[in-house]
Amino acid sequence: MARVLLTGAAGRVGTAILGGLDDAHDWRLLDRDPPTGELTEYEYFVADITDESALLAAMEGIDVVVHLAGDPRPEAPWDSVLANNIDGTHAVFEAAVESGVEKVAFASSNHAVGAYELERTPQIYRTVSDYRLDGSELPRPKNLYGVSKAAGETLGRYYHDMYDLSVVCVRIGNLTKDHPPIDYERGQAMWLSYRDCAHLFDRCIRADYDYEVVYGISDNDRKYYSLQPARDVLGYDPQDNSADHD
Ligand SMILES: NC(=O)C1=CN([C@@H]2O[C@H](COP(=O)(O)OP(=O)(O)OC[C@H]3O[C@@H](n4cnc5c(N)ncnc54)[C@H](O)[C@@H]3O)[C@@H](O)[C@H]2O)C=CC1
Ligand SMILES: O=C1O[C@H](COP(=O)(O)O)[C@@H](O)[C@H](O)[C@H]1O
Repeated sequence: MARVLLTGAAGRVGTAILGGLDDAHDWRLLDRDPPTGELTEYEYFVADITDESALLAAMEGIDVVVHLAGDPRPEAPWDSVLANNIDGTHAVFEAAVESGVEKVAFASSNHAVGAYELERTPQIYRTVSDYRLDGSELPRPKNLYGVSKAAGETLGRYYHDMYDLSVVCVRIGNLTKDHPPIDYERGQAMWLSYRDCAHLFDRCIRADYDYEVVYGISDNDRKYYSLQPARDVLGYDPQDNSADHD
């Protein structure tokens, strides 16, 4: 059983992961918000991810860090993404290396590559299109939030190349509970179900890799992201499809 630190555990992605993988790993949680409800049952650090000494304490004895904490708003202003997403992610990677952590799974976003959608839309959201991004393309953000996610991916590359940390950056699509976004073609193409989200991060915790960028969506009929790298590298085997909810 891996000892896993989950940052940003109190949020939506953290809820999906813990909901599916509660018993699968030995969890330690970290969030700047205090625990409520079921989260009170876990070992829990209330801290900001820019607090280096708190991170070192939280990573003691940890094998894998799943790093979710950050400002998730596509419209977030620069001062927030600079502090929470860039400084915070830098602090997490730095503490991971100092603590002897083996792997970090970083919650990147579709917004790291949002500007690819300035062309070929709305056709790429439809099943007639076989256009796919696969993670080998350069980042192309359409907002400062996306810039911060591209910066996090580059920090991951640096900490892998210079410190041999295993890093996987998951460009998460659009996580929604129970069903895909309604009346939103793009959201249906990017849908990630709670079940597939938990499974995907389970694979990030268990698989062996060097540095990888993968897309985190369900196996939707509509898609413009390739699932092949996540299947090949991580053994991701998604079960859900937004088309089943039409
Ligand atoms: N929900 C989605 O569909 C997607 C999410 N993501 C990324 O996944 C991660 C988690 O997103 P959500 O769970 O949706 O967001 P959320 O806002 O529900 O959860 C984020 C959690 O991180 C904590 N947090 C934020 N800044 C912090 C800091 N400086 N120090 C400590 N804790 C901090 C918050 O208190 C919150 O509990 C984010 O990095 C987001 O950018 C990426 C793509 C899609
Ligand atoms: O990165 C994120 O993306 C999802 C999807 O947003 P959209 O604007 O591409 O539809 C968003 O719900 C989430 O808050 C954000 O962190």
